[in-house]
Amino acid sequence: MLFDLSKIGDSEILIVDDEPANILIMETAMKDLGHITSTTNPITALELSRKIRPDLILLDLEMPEMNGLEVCRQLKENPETESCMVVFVTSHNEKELEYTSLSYGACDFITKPYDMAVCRMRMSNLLKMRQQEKLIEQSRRELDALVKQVPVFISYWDINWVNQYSNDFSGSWFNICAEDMVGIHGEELLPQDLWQKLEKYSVESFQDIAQFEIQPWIPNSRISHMQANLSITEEKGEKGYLLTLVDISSLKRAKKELFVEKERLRVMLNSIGDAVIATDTEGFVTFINPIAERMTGWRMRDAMGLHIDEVMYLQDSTTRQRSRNPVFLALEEKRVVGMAFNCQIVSQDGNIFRVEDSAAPIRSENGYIIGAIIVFHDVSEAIAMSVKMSFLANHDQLTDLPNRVLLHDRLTQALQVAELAQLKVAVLLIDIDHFKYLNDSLGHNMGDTIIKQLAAKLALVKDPAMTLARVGGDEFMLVLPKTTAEQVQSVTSKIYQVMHQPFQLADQQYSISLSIGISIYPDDAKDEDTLMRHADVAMYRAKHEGRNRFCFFSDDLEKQLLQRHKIELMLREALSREQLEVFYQPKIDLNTGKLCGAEALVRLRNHDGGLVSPIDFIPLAEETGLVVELGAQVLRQACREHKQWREHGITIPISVNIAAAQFAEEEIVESILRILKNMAISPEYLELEVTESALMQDFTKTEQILGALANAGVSIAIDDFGTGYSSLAYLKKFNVDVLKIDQSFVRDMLSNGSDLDIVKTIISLARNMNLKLVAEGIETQEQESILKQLGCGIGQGYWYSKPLPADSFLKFALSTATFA
Ligand SMILES: Nc1nc2c(ncn2[C@@H]2O[C@@H]3COP(=O)(O)O[C@H]4[C@@H](O)[C@H](n5cnc6c(=O)[nH]c(N)nc65)O[C@@H]4COP(=O)(O)O[C@H]3[C@H]2O)c(=O)[nH]1
Repeated sequence: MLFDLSKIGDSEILIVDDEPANILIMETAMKDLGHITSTTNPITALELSRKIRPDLILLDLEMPEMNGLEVCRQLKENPETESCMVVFVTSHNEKELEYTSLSYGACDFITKPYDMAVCRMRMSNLLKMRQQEKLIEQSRRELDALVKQVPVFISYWDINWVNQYSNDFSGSWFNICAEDMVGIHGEELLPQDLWQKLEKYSVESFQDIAQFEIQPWIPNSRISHMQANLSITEEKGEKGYLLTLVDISSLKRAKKELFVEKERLRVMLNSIGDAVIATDTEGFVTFINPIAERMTGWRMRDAMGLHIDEVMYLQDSTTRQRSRNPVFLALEEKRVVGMAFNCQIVSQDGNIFRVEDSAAPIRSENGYIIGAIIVFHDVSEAIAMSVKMSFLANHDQLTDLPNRVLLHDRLTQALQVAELAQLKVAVLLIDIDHFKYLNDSLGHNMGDTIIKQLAAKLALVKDPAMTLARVGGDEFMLVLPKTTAEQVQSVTSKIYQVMHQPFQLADQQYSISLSIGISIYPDDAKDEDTLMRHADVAMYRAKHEGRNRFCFFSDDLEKQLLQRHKIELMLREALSREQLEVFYQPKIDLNTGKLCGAEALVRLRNHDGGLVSPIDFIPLAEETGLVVELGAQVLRQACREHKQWREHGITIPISVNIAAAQFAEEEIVESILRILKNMAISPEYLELEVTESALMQDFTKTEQILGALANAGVSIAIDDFGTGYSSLAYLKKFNVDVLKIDQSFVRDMLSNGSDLDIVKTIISLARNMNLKLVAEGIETQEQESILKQLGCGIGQGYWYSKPLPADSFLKFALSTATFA
């Protein structure tokens, strides 16, 4: 340690006397003043002095081998021992001898006999002085070393600024070493800008210390910044200057770098999209960036020093319970921690933000925790978006009802519960009757409105435990978990009740009907797929049975459906290969008995060579839209056959059935007339048979089509007349030429009076309106006679012939040989 007195140690005392008794007396007198060594031999005394370097030597003047003066001389001559204090001891008391002794460099003189107390005190004082001297010497050496070591330029200058001393022994400050600096003027030695500042100070101008910073230019030096300290010194009445210079270049550089770093950090923290709050180790806020200001509602100036719990109110978004700030966990566990899931922050002004992110401890360069930082960001929008996405993924956009995905989930769950608890689950597949027609005729916007209104109506029927989903364009599915037959019945009837209320579309009201297929777990199916498929089967049954009704599933139903499917495949195949067959049934003039026409009736041949009845595939062709292509193929084939018959001289009109869907076709008129033209058949030879219900579907369009066909010369017959609307209005409106009395009336007119009445009415109606009449299904002569009597012009039925293949029909026609 610097200036440490303990290093000086105990005083060393050497007693030299040829008389051992004197040595003993001296030792007693010097006791405790230091460490005592003694000898009777002066030569040994010199050796001991070199070795132990005594602080004090009590030296006898008269000794036989070498007198004390000589010993003293040799001690003083030797640099190793010259600093030892010598005190002569003698029995002589002459002044002359005392002078001589002192002139040899001794510092005191003791005469015998000794006054022990005085002697001890004098030696004690001498030893104290010696200790002080040694201390000063040591301090001087240490100070010197210190001055040489400090990285500060220390210099003394006289009143005229001439250098007296500096500690720059290596010349690292001004490229000149301390020794060479002495005597040089400050102006010459020091950098110009430093000197310009220094010369303003004079000894009189300031009392204290002057301090200033400069940026000197020193050739070949890395020193860019200095701090100068100037004070006045005074030694022996002469004033001068003490100038110290501290190299603060690296400090300045570090400060600048720190500033740049801080600024970069500040800009970064202020411009990032995340909120950042820093705290000390106790959780008191030390920094808060603008995003955090916005989310907490606290301004930086107000938040500084406040506890983070006051500034940042965190809570669980579900329970609204206050959440612990992760800053504390980060501080306690000294690690990065994530924010609790489901966390939200409530700002000072009551705004709520869903947040996520993490907190981390801040460490000093030694690794000690000095605070924590929490970084978080607003995920409210992301969460809202994901909720929306999940809603969109599970719901139908038009109605907001669950879609197939969610339905599957709910139904699976319902079936699992039902299996465990041995309960029933009902699935109702609800389909709008004639929706395709409504959608096409009213427009898709209206179609959407119908769907939405129906969704709203059905929602009224369901209870919260049920799931109502939209599973297709006009199809809804209602799942009744934990249900009973009674509940199914009641829900179904409620559905039909709400359907009594008409739908409001624009300014008009429409009545819409539904067909519902019902399948029940576990009675009808044990798994979800089959359950849904069976509801579908039941729904088709409801459609088939006339729509606007519900049907429960049965095995029989499924078989029918499979058969339907098989027929559909056959029909598609036959259409694609143009393999449909057309049979012809003769029409007979009842007055003359002559052949007067033929009805073309389509036939589908199955893979076994048998024929499939049109009753089984025409409705299916209508539902699937295949009837359009079917109609075209039948017409083309009938025209081809008609052409052949003509070549054999048979020129009778031919009737072809036309389905409702064909009226919806673009350019139906053009396409019919094109076929006639291509086959070179005059339109008068074509009669189109249309059912009453087909005419009713789009009044205006049908009127236009039939008008155009009539203008071209094509006749129109109303098929199955009497079974439908049988309205005079449409008979007038449309250009109808022929009425065909439905075969059910013909069959029963002999046994059923009312059927006979209907036949009579139709006949008189036709007569009044000047329409031709054809009676269908004549199987007996009686039927023929009655119809003839009543005035029906034309007959058709097995009585004359069943429908025949083209070549058979030709033979039939040729064999009868007479035509009307
Ligand atoms: N019991 C009985 N039946 C008789 C008698 N005379 C005729 N029939 C049957 O009555 C149906 C008359 O045809 P439709 O009323 O137009 O009824 C047709 C018609 O609506 C439809 N159809 C047939 N061919 C076509 C076609 O090419 N296009 C369209 N759209 N429908 C067709 O299929 C229906 C059924 O046709 P088919 O099975 O050929 O049945 C024919 C015919 O075979 C009889 O004396 N007794």
